[in-house]
Amino acid sequence: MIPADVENDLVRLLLTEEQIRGRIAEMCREIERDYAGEDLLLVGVLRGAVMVMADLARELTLPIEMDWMAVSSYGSGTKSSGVVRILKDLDSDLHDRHVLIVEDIIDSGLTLSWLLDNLRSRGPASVEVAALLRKPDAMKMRVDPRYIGFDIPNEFVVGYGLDYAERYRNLRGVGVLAPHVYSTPSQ
Ligand SMILES: O=P(O)(O)OC[C@H]1O[C@H](OP(=O)(O)OP(=O)(O)O)[C@H](O)[C@@H]1O
Ligand code: HPA
Ligand SMILES: [Mg+2]
Repeated sequence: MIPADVENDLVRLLLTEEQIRGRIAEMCREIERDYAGEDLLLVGVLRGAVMVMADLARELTLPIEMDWMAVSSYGSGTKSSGVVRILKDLDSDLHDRHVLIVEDIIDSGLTLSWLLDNLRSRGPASVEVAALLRKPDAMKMRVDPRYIGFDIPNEFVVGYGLDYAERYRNLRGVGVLAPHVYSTPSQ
């Protein structure tokens, strides 16, 4: 399950591939009920949301479109810089569209609260959020996602799209990163 070369980098596994798959399927049934008959645009937030977007989009039985936005607030560390930057904007016009932002994680809530303001200013019919993970004890900005996969403890996690310094995104599950990985001074 966890590749041998990164096993020592994790304190424990929080979510298995199977748990994630099962919960995404449940979220998709809710989304299908809520958006039946609507034209839906999924907006994935690069890069962390790539895995959840790929699995969620394929599990949905609704016709959808996908677009991507790249923003970054964490850089290569484990703490949000507090400044959100657009690295790549959407190609789609959001006017009168039903938009569902797809995120891997809501941590401080800063990225999403900024993104919601930004996308709402573009005249969409609606903007909602589907996030796989949320850390209720870390949230500094109030955001009310319509679909949440799992509430998790306030620890730095990696896997299933989530990185530390760009590593671990390809792990199939989600695990807690061992502090020795990020507290070791780089050589
Ligand atoms: O709620 P917040 O504290 O704002 O944290 C959540 C955001 O942080 C991560 O992105 P990051 O900036 O690390 O970029 P990445 O997706 O490319 O890893 C994650 O993918 C979310 O977008
Ligand atoms: O816990 C986390 N892990 C990886 N990336 C993140 N971005 C916000 N929180 C996290
Ligand atoms: Mg990151």
